[in-house]
Amino acid sequence: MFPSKLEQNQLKASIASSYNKLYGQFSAKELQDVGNYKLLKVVGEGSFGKVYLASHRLTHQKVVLKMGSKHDPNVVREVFYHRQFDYVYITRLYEVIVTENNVWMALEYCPGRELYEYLLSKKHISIPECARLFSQIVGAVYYAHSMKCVHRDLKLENILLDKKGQAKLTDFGFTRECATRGILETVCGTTVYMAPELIERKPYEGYKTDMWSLGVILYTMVHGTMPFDEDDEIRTKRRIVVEEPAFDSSLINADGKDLITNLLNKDPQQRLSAKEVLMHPFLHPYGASVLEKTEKIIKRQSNSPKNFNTKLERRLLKKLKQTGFDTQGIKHSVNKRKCDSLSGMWYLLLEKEKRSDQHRHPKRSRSVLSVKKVFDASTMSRKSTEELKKLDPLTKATSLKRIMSMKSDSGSVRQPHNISQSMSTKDKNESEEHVCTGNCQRTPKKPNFFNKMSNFFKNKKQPGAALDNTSTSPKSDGVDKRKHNNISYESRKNSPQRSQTNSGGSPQHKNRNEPQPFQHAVDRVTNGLQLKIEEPMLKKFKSNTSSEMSRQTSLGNYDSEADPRSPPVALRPFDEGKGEIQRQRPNSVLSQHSEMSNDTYNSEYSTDGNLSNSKANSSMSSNANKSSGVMLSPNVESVDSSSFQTRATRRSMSIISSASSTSERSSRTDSFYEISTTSSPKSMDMRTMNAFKHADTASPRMNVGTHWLAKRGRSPVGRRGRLPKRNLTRKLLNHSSSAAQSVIQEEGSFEDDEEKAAALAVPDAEPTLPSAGKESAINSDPPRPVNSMSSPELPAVDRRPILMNMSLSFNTDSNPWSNESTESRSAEAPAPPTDNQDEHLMLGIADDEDNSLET
Ligand SMILES: Nc1ncnc2c1ncn2[C@@H]1O[C@H](COP(=O)(O)OP(=O)(O)OP(=O)(O)O)[C@@H](O)[C@H]1O
Repeated sequence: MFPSKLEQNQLKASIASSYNKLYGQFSAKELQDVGNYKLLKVVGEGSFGKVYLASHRLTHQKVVLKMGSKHDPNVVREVFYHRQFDYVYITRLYEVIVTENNVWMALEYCPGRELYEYLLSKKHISIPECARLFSQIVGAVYYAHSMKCVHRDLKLENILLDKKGQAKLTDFGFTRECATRGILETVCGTTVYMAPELIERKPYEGYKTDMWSLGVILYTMVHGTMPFDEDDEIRTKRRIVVEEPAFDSSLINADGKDLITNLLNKDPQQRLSAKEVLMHPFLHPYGASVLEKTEKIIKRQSNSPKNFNTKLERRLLKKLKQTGFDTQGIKHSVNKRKCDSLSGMWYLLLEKEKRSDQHRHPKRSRSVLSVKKVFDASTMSRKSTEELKKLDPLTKATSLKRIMSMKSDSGSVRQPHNISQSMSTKDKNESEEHVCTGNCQRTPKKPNFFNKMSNFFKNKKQPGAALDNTSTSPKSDGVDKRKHNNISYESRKNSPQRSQTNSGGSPQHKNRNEPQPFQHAVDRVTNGLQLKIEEPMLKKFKSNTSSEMSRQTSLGNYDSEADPRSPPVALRPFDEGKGEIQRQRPNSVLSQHSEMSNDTYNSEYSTDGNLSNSKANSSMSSNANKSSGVMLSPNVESVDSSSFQTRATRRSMSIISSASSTSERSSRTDSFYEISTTSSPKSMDMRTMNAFKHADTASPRMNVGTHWLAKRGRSPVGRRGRLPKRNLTRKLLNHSSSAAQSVIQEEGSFEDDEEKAAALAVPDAEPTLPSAGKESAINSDPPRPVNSMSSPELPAVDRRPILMNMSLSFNTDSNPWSNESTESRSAEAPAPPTDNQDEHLMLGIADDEDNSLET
């Protein structure tokens, strides 16, 4: 029987509606999904394109999806190195998805955003917090260095804060290995963070330049201003090369000065190593703790591949197997660090499991640890409270970490401020009732546990007797307890009852056959606990100001649910002082105008007509490398405390003027890109890109063969589409110049002087702009999110890093995967295009990849 007319119409309408819906999805301009990830909103914008907050469809875990052009060698470099790193203070790269034109990186989401922005909101960071954050940053650098990799673009913008307020190093676009070549020549980084030897274009040791950048970071964190930063690029460079940093004694202590001075040493050989920095007293107690943890991680990872033998991992594997997953495939992906959909899912699930485990068993894990520590303590050599107090600070720190361990697999030492943030009012009230008063904000439950233990044994000893530490029990008499709570820890620890208990010499103890060692152990641990946790908090209270409190609040808001787009306080203009200075991002504009006078660097950037100016204003420094040609004034300006004021004023002026010159200052044209015929250190578990080749679209697929060779490299428009024309022109000048061709060549391998001279020749030819069609084609590539949010008003100052290659020829010798001679490589290389150096770069990378496939 035929449906009625009405029914037919309804059916038609329903089909049409479904059809239209599907069609709408297909034709939507805005991208909604990438691989297994659902795009939620835009959280940032990098050089490559937008950065999205996304949700993993299977696990509902939040990640950040960062897009890059598949034809950008820096993207390959970033993926290549980033996926090697598995470290708590480095953002995790879960997955890499390769589409027709783009590479998507699924990264650990850091809702705290950049350290740079955090610093803006704070104006400067207190010393204890600096020590904590900086230790984590140095830990990340130490880890990377231990893998024979240098970052080469360390800066505040490349350090993100996760939801716990921990620092995470990111952006490995300029990273390279140093296993095959210790001395590098490629100039790269961001000017204000660049070491003098880079400014002077001397061959440099990558590790040492990283250490310099760390010095700049620390200085800036403490002072809220950069050590060497002028509106004028040339002056900035001159200051980097000849001036010493000026310290504000009201903001930094002697240890801090010492550390920064050692990092900002003009002589690279005199700079501290990452390990030495972690051991520096300024970073106490955080540095030692990070060092210990990092060394454990390095040791563990240097062993064979991950063997999935933690309880959590085994449980997760079992669950996955029961659900029908190919667990062997997962293991393989993880061990090979493929960063495909399987390993991405694995890490996201593992994190989820960890979190729910912590929620399920928070008390048990603490208690188990506590009991263990108590029993361990009973076997410790007996020390009085006073002896414990006199312990070496390092020992204290270690004990602190051990005793206060909240989670056996916690990624980091818990920090007082974090804990205080996460404490509920109830917790805080409870903690006031404990022995350690308000300073003991770590775990209110923990002292309870110890005190209960202590009281239990005391009750056993003295049935019915009043507890000597009444105040320690939350259940004790209210009036006395209040009184006790008002007594400072100092007076409490010196109270007769306490010392009697601690001494273990009480007659009651002597007269009873009680397990005295255990009792002592309990008291020792309890007292040790108080002493150890008090230290950072006292420091904290000392330095607490209203801004400190606001910092805590802001850090406490690092919540994945919080809207990461809401601009932090920092983004509002500061009214006065150093805040204004920081309102601008560290100036990373590469204005290599005239100071790079006689070389490629200069010639490619001398389009602004500043050449004569700077030549007039500067003369060669006596110690400047002749070939580098950095123009330095012999009369170095003396830096004194007043320079802060001067700088602030200058900065203010520049900020006022920045509105008009922002786009110029934010020139993204000022970059060079090197090829890196990087070869992996043999000690590293380097994987070939081959792994990607066989993956399906859901899994990463990195077809490095023909694509790299056939397609154009990074377009200046793609990466710098929003630049004013002038800058674009400058960039294109570089690309079109004959000298630009030299830029693509591998560092450190000038064959002879003639070749070098040829490379440094000033190009005469004017460039041609790309056609509008080309621009629009490139610009139309990046997808838009469904609910794309407008970016907050970020300080519009350039922070683009620079990467420039100084040398000329491919040096295939540096590549252990290569069987070709330099000559044959050169012969095979196609004639370089005239307007885009990136094609050369691609070729370089393609060579690399081919080599890697050969292996
Ligand atoms: N893991 C992350 N979590 C949260 N936000 C992120 C994350 N990664 C990047 N972002 C945001 O995206 C912005 C751009 O990212 P990023 O700096 O890595 O891009 P980029 O292309 O490498 O930029 P550049 O080359 O200029 O340094 C950052 O400023 C940050 O706000």
